[in-house]
Amino acid sequence: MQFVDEASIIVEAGKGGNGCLSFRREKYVPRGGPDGGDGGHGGSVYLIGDDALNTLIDFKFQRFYKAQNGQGGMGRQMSGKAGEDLHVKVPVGTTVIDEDTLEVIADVTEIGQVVLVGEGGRRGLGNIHFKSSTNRAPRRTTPGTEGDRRNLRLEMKVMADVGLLGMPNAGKSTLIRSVSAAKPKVANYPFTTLVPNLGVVKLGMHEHFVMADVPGLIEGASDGAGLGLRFLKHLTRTRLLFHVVDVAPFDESDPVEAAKAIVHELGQFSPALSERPRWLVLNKFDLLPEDEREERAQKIIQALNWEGPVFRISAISSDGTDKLVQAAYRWLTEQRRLENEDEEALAREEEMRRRMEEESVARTEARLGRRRKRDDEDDEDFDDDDYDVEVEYAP
Ligand SMILES: Nc1nc2c(ncn2[C@@H]2O[C@H](COP(=O)(O)OP(=O)(O)OP(=O)(O)O)[C@@H](O)[C@H]2O)c(=O)[nH]1
Repeated sequence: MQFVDEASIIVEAGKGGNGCLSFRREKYVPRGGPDGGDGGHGGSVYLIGDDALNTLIDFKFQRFYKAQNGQGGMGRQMSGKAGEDLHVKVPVGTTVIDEDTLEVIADVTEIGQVVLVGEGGRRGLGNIHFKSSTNRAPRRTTPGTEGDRRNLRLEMKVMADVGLLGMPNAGKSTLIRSVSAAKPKVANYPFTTLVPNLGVVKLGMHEHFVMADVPGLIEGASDGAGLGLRFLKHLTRTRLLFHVVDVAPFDESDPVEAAKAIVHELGQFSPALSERPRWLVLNKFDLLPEDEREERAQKIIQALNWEGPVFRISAISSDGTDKLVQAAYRWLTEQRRLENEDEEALAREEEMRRRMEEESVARTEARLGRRRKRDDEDDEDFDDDDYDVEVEYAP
């Protein structure tokens, strides 16, 4: 069972700086030679795997990524500065596809993995390169070339952090709709009638988590008869469950019984899952007169012997939902931190960092090597018979 999140972005590498046309001008040197320097290479765009991200939601808010242009060459044989490369963080698990050719460019599977997606333009050459025995005052330069521009599609499988439990009609879909900023589509899912509902809850620039509604729990799930089993299997991977209870069912059925049925069903299916942290989310408070609300809440809490966190919300008007998602985000963050403190997790992390450092050194060396090679090629390109190249240095 997979949820697929996707986003389309445009990456544009920097343009190479133009070569400069210039001649030496100095007192007492009436006809100075050419001294126009080269432009700098344009910056390239790289994607880099990052485990702090778990969805592509940020790319829905920012679609355009551009690396810096190279600076133009200058007189006195001064080269322009190379444009800075741009490193764009993407979640580990992202597949990168060229939207025009549909070619899969890369699968980002590791933290720190770097993928070149837009190569910077080449620098232009200044007129110092074009001096020859027949032309002592060349006016020739070359322009920098354009950087790559590409339309990319990013895709990734999404794991839900929070799963919603509850009777049909409890308001699970409404809750997801009211708190989510984006809804990844569900792919490769055979049971189209019972498609899990998924939303990305966004709290800040890089703060978000994924919430999934898992329909079909109650229909014989614990017997493994229904499809419920599959859904519940998905829930076993979430870290936190919200048990959504309709406090005022329209058919006047007993909310306590409904809540107990869910707890029972869950216990039957998997004792381990029923020990998963679970919060009670009492929904549809707007349907109760104010003076009855607390009494109803207490009744449900006591009947369930509930000792965990309780939230009172109205999914439809979003009352209380902010508080709920903020608390969930804090809890998930704290949970990740605690997991990181775990010794084994720490050792794995350490190993990962060591590998990242090694890779980073290797990458830097490879990049420098590549840059040097490009420079050499540029020089070779113009080192032909037409030009007897002589580089003259200013005194
Ligand atoms: N008044 C009120 N109605 C709500 C609230 N939340 C949900 N509803 C309504 O309750 C009905 C059921 O809501 P859904 O969100 O579809 O419930 P669900 O739990 O996703 O139901 P299933 O998809 O059947 O599992 C809809 O008509 C919603 O408009 C609420 O806070 N207040």
